[in-house]
Amino acid sequence: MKKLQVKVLDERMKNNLPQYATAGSAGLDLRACLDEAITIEPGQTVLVPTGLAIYLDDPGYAALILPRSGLGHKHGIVLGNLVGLIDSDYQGQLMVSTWNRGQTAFKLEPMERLAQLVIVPVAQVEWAEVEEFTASERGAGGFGSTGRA
Ligand SMILES: O=c1ccn([C@H]2C[C@H](O)[C@@H](COP(=O)(O)OP(=O)(O)OP(=O)(O)O)O2)c(=O)[nH]1
Ligand SMILES: [Mg+2]
Repeated sequence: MKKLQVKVLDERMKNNLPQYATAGSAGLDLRACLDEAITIEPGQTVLVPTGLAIYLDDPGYAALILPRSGLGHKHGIVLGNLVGLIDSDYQGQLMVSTWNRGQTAFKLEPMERLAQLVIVPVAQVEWAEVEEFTASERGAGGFGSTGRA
């Protein structure tokens, strides 16, 4: 497995680094490194620290911060930026933009698992400008052009 450099910025994360919950898990759960519980009102967005900094150090990778399905579906706790994109050269603390898109206030407890981190491969590109593309089966057809059923 690839080794990922991590700095522990909050003592509570020491010996408590995010783990894959099962052998097939894609996400590492990020915790809310809060000193005390906070109440997130409906419609409110709060930037929550995770106590961790990572350094991917390879433009062939990025990390994504994604919501946890249960919090999102049952409690309306999702991300203010919808998806957090962590660049391979970012070395600061991982922050979770936490949006209560629901109708009821949500009490977020210190060290609660809030979101998840997924490491993904990335292809950086350089532009090859052309006047015409070689014809493809789809061409410019989109938005249901292959039919509905
Ligand atoms: O949910 C997030 C999203 C981003 N970041 C950090 C890592 C990322 O590399 C950096 C910049 O993010 P992004 O490029 O998405 O934001 P921007 O608004 O374009 O800022 P910048 O001008 O710094 O690129 O902020 C987080 O900690 N959490
Ligand atoms: Mg940016």
